[in-house]
Amino acid sequence: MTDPAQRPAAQHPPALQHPALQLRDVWLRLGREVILRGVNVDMAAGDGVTLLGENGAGKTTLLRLLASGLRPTRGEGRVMGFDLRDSRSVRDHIHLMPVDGGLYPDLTCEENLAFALRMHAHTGDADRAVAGALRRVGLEHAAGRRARFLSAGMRKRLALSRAWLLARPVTLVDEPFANLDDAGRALVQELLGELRAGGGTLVVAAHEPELARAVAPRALRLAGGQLLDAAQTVNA
Ligand SMILES: Nc1ncnc2c1ncn2[C@@H]1O[C@H](COP(=O)(O)OP(=O)(O)OP(=O)(O)O)[C@@H](O)[C@H]1O
Repeated sequence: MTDPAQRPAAQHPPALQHPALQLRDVWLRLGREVILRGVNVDMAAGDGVTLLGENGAGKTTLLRLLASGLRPTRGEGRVMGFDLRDSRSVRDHIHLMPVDGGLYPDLTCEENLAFALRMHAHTGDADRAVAGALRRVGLEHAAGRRARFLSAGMRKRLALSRAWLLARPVTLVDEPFANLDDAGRALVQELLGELRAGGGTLVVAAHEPELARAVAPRALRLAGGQLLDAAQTVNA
């Protein structure tokens, strides 16, 4: 276990008057395709949600919209009380771990993490925090290696360590279990579990509901552009 003091403290507002995530009648058209059709959802701070749905159902698109990377065609949304249109405030409170990791390929592992900390105006011993995060995911030996030379599983571990290090109030993760061995999948569960234990809200898009359930027990399913409660559903 890493000394928690090596990780920047999560910056969660103490008393929330509003849900961590909220969407109201959100529609999204991309090109000719309507991907989201009147999505409504409320997630309280500290919720853990598994987002299910077939290939192409719109899970990645919904995560991008929540991270203010896409604007709703119609409808409204809020992240930690901030309107989705206020991208700057939303991005201060949310971290999206995309399916490919979203790393800078020409930066080394430690540079990728240090840069992420700088972007979030981290104060404190960044070198120590970065070293602790790399150790936490077993990448200390690759600290100086460029991200482009990592294996797919190592990239996933690096992206995971970044999400854990940043510990935003809301963390969105897209297929975190893909490309990982058994130990890697257990590590994903552990680190995402720690984010939630620290009060963070978690949304996990996954095709492995049995793995995601451990850290994100509330299941929602995207189908036909709508988001439905899938509490009883076990298939991705
Ligand atoms: N930039 C884009 N322009 C037009 N259509 C897009 C764009 N990005 C995604 N789509 C379409 O949106 C739909 C939803 O894609 P998305 O990647 O969100 O699905 P997903 O549920 O994450 O799928 P998977 O499980 O395969 O990862 C797909 O039909 C895809 O072709």
